[in-house]
Amino acid sequence: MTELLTAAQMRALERAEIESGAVTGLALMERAGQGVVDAIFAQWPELAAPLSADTEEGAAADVAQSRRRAMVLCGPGNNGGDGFVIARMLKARGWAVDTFLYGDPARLPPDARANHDRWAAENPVSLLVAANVQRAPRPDLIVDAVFGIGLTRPVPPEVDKALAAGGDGRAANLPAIRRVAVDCPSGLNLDTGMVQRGGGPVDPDFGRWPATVSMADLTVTFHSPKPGHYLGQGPALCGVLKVVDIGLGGDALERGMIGVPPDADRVRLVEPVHMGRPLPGRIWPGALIAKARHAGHKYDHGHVVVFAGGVGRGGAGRMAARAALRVGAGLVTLVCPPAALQENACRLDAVMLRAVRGPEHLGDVADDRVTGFVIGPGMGVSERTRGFVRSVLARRAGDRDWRDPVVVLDADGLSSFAADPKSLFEWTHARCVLTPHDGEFARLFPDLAPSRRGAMSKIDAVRAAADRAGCVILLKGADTVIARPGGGASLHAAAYDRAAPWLATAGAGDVLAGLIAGLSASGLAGDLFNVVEAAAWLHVEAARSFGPGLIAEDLTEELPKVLRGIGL
Ligand SMILES: NC(=O)C1=CN([C@@H]2O[C@H](COP(=O)(O)OP(=O)(O)OC[C@H]3O[C@@H](n4cnc5c(N)ncnc54)[C@H](OP(=O)(O)O)[C@@H]3O)[C@@H](O)[C@H]2O)[C@@H](O)CC1
Ligand SMILES: [K+]
Repeated sequence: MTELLTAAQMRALERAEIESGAVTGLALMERAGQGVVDAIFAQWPELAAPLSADTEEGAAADVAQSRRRAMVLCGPGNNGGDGFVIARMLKARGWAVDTFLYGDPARLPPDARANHDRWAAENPVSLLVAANVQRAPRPDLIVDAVFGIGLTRPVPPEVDKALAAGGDGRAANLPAIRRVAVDCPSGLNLDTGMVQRGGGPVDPDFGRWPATVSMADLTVTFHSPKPGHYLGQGPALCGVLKVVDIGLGGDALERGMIGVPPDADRVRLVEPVHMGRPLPGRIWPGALIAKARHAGHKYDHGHVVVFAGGVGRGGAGRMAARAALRVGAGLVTLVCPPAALQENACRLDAVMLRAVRGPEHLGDVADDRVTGFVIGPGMGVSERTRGFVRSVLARRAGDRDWRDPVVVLDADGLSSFAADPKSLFEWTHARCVLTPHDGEFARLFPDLAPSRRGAMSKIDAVRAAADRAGCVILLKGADTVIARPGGGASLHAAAYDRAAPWLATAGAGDVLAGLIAGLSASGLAGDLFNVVEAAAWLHVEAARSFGPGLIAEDLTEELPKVLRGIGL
């Protein structure tokens, strides 16, 4: 796990470190600038060589001399200060550097001011406006150091225009312009992953952003990644993400330890990383896959009951059931209305099958040894579904609440309570996992939906929802957020080198519900929150392993390969 720090947490850490006397702000800024410069040359080693007219790139650039050229766009805070450090370091490497500043140099914060003054003593600094940027020679590299974690409001239109004026290097027949963003592409909110327009937050559902927030090819951030690098529009805007160590102490590594519960006020990225180092998959998530670690009777690994819909609507339940069985449940039973029995019997072998007329008959098919339920996929929005959900949630183990069966509530099991979400939350308990997509989440928590939550991040929205429902909530997406009551939260991102766009396919969510139930229903399962994190990771891993062309059924069939691949 890797800890993600909000802007306020990053600032507090920097302040504490400076106040302790361990480091000065100027030294941190120097390290940040150096980190960006090192990352640039690691990403584009060709930039370390001078331009030569012999190369295609050099000839096209029509260079009068062999110097590489950078355009450094600086803002009114310390992000701009980093920009002036980068400008100085590139110049020291023989580059021609044009610098632009938004704002009044006299009002820069002290460390940024010091680096500005040092640079400006020998070099011109132009005002950051589109006309000036367009007039400057075409660069090899644009450094976006206008706004970082200090962005507090939408980017002013004149800055938007200036940011776009340098070009994005994608024009045909011209040498590439690489674009590096310091901390983030300016305009991206690092707490929320959203780009704000004057009129308020852009709805991430529509995936649009002002054309003038220029996408970076490389984003270099400091000490720790921030939620906005992984949420919403962040991954689409950041390009490649690099995190550089600037020697800030803190306890980020400990907080990101595998096996510890998430801190209430922190967010962690779900990945096989421990204390900053990659972990073998057999340790994480392997340790959370009970069947891989413990021999035992099939009942030791739990009995999962999955509800299926009526005639012609059983596919979702069947996929969830098969996923639960594959990932390790000892037994899985699909229950369906009597009319759908024949259809399901034709499609199932290892998964057992029982018909049940109504909630009052549930006891006939599910005894006390049932340790997990998946309820909702394909069931339809109805009073019947509500009745089943209530009867499943009412099955409690008395004082021994750690033995309450795990209940994974998904799809219609959630939507059936849209008219009165409170009537669901009266029943949900700590062993429940709600797995909504954005639409289902908005039905249960309308005030926390993207259109209504304003500047609140998706992470804080899911935390608030988990508090309200008193259970674990996993809000699906390429940026999946998992939270539990009390504030513990993590983010699972199918982004950057873990992008799996083909996972957006019908039925993938049903498989995830089955994986969660299959992993958590074992009597030997780990902490429920940790198991949900592992299920989210395995789900994406199966999609990545299968690759393009994936349909939901493939996820389950790919799972054995994934499990073998992580050394189980
Ligand atoms: N923390 C650390 O450990 C380290 C941090 N480092 C670097 O510092 C960066 C953070 O610096 P920062 O706090 O000065 O914030 P930054 O992003 O430069 O912007 C603040 C300025 O922008 C202004 N402003 C904001 N929004 C605006 C808008 N829409 N339109 C117009 N103006 C707007 C805002 O004005 P105000 O809101 O105060 O009116 C203020 O003047 C961080 O990203 C990293 O690069 C590194 O050096 C290493 C260690
Ligand atoms: K920036």
